[in-house]
Amino acid sequence: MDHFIIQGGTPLSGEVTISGAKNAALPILFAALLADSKSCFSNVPKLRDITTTEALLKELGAEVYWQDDKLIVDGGTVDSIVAPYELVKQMRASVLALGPLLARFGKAQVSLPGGCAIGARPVDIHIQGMRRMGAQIEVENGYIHAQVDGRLKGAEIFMDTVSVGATENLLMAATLAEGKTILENAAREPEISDLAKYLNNMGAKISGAGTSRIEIEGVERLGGCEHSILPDRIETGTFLVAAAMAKGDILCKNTDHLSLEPVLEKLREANAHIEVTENTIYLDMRERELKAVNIKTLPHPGFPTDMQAQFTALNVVAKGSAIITETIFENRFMHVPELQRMGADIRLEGNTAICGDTPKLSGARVMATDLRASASLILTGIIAEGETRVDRIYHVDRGYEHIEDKLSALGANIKRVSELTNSEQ
Ligand SMILES: CC(=O)N[C@H]1[C@@H](OP(=O)(O)OP(=O)(O)OC[C@H]2O[C@@H](n3ccc(=O)[nH]c3=O)[C@H](O)[C@@H]2O)O[C@H](CO)[C@@H](O)[C@@H]1O
Ligand SMILES: C=C(OP(=O)(O)O)C(=O)O
Repeated sequence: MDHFIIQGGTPLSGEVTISGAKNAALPILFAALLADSKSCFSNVPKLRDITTTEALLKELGAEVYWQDDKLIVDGGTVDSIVAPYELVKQMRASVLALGPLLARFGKAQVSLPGGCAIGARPVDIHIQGMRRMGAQIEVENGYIHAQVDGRLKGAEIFMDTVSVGATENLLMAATLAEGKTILENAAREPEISDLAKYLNNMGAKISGAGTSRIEIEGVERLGGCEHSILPDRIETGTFLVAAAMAKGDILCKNTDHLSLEPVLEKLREANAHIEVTENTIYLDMRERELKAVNIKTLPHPGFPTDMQAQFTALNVVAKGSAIITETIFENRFMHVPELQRMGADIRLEGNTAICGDTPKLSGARVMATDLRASASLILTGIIAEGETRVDRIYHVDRGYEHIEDKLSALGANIKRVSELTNSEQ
């Protein structure tokens, strides 16, 4: 298992090129299963979750290969409807195979993803929605067994919780259903708009993506097409927070400020100077006092839960105290005990973290527990005095492309140390 060694106290300054968004690429790659021909994707980030997705698509029979920097997925060769536990357990988003397989082949067997470090994360809304479209679904032996006589039927579906994954799964399923589907209380994340853009280019008839009411007129077939994945707003936000914490300046290139407004607003409140163009964001924190900011996570366009851990770290470094309230996941404060090991003054009370004024942060050996928690430990390690070792960085590799190279280019002293496991020796 690899770990990072960080020598803290270096300034951060310079430019970083943002990768394609993991959370857009994953549903879009699964949507390629709906087509009976090849799709060609650019701006796909090179991440562990993408490798897992490639393996699952291949398991289903899709031809998947890289051509230069483009990822090709041929839905036309799919010949299996079983998404096995061994792959699904590696990545929860694998459950997004359910909607496309059921809609195209009339049946699907997808392993239940199970719980996750940040919360229980059930998939009941996905299942209920597909039942409303006429599917018979049983959960047996840890698998979702779904089938439908003929095609799925369009339906009006009200989701009682705003769910990104359920909106995506039902949106994909509805594209090949008979008649019209209406998704009410849909999630409005930019990644859903990107998915709908790809599906419409494949021949789907979707309107309203990006709003809480999405209408889908089902079609009989979809064909592959080209698509460029939108920039990663969470990776962008993570680098902006890193520069703010280090009191440096940073230019994020190949990004999109519109999808990041809730985060930029909080950075302005924290006293950062920010300038945007169509595809860049510049943040300057030099000679400015970083101020602690209250945060409450909410579905988009509220403040994203995937930026909560990074802002917890920012508040530790900032002047003043602030309260962070997590409303999306029930267990998303696992970075807090690790930050406390570095000297952070944080008190946990239920779903809130009260961040006080921390006089001094010192390097320590800490453990990454999930993807964004890992990011918060790395950012704090860059600020802390002395050496920080971050263990279990396979979590980071799920969602950040070459994070150590990008941070090193900005001035951080961070090194990956590879350790051979017993089975590799
Ligand atoms: C691959 C991907 O895009 N992951 C993102 C996606 O995860 P994901 O799609 O899993 O998150 P959801 O939006 O579905 O989860 C939101 C809340 O709804 C609950 N819920 C969800 C589905 C369901 O059937 N029943 C139910 O109760 C969840 O437990 C959670 O409390 O959105 C999250 C919320 O912005 C982000 O943190 C993740 O990074
Ligand atoms: C929670 C996240 O991802 P996933 O839903 O893939 O676990 C994330 O990207 O922060």
